Amino acid sequence: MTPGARIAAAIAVLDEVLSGAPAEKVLTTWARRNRYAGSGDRAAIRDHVYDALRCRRSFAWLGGAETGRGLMLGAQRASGTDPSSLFTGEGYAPAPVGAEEAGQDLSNAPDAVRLDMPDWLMGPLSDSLGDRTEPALAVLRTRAPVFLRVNIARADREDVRAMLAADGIETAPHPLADTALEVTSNPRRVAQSRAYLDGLVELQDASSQAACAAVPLEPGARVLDYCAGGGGKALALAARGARVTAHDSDPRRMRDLPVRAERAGAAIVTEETIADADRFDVVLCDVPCTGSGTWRRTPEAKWLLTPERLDDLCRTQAEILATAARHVKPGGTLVYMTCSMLTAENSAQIEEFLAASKGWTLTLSRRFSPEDGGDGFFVAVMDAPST
Ligand SMILES: C[S@@+](CC[C@H](N)C(=O)[O-])C[C@H]1O[C@@H](n2cnc3c(N)ncnc32)[C@H](O)[C@@H]1O
Repeated sequence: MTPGARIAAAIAVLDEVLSGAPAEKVLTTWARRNRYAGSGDRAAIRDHVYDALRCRRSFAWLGGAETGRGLMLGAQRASGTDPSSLFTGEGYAPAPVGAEEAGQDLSNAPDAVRLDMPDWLMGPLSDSLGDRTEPALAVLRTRAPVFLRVNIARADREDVRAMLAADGIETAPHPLADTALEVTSNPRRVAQSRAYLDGLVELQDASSQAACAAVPLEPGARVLDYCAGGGGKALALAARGARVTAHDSDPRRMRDLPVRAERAGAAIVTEETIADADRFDVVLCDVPCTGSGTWRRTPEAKWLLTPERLDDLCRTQAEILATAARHVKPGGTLVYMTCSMLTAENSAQIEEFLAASKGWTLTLSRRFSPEDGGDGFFVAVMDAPST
């Protein structure tokens, strides 16, 4: 496909996404209906679509309309390209640019447009991020790096780098965590690489790895991962020698965990219900959240979030903390994590829990910003009273 034809395809996909269809589904259907498109075309169209969803408001401003065509016109202007070189109307390229499609200069745009956020979120975000709001949100407008977690139970980071390099995948150690590698070439080859198939690496964001590394663990500690989902955190803690029980209120979300655990050589037990009397050395609550720290990867989510949904999530987070805390043994540890940048989901939850729970002490509270290289993330560690 020509560059113009790829843009025309992205416009068609974006129009469906803007009318409410999930981007992944529309991209898959598009690929099925257009078998002539090769993997390079599909990847390029996907990149156009996700770039446009990340920068939806600024591209619409520059492109003169919040439509697939407006977004793609805006994308060209944002990258300093005159769209008329690609919008030619020739072959499968989009129709030439009309006089009414001039768009507007971004320097006159409101902050929420320039930074690609819904208006209502600018207040909560600047309350949370203070003078780092603009740089953090600027990072969310860019593509996310791909990170791997080295399974330190079975391999050394440098040996794994060499193995990946032998499969044509270049990586660089990342300062956020001793286990983290940033993939700098051929990320699409990871799932077929020997290191991955042998369980020596897993895909996991670097902030998430750093948060897992901050969990205090005695050798052989019994850990309950109360919101285990696909098991990313459970696997990271098992690699550090923890004996992990994985639980989730929706057990279907743990479906892939046994296979991932087997590949990593980790003994993780999954439990649909945790007995009232069961107590653990460490209980981890990686709670459902807005995911605002991960919006580089899931840009559709930032446009779908509403104040009501945020309130619902905060209520669920408080309930989970209160319930999970009952499974911490006396003197044990409760860990709370989110991939959010919002105070309401982070330190405010911890303050509320500590105010309502006698004898608990906060031993660590750490925020990670997208400016650090990984996702926006939060971890808090609390010690239970010893009696
Ligand atoms: C952020 S995701 C977990 C991601 C996972 N820990 C990982 O590292 O891959 C949150 C999980 O919490 C689960 N969840 C939601 N409400 C819950 C509840 N009341 N109790 C336990 N788990 C819950 C969701 O089903 C979801 O899988």
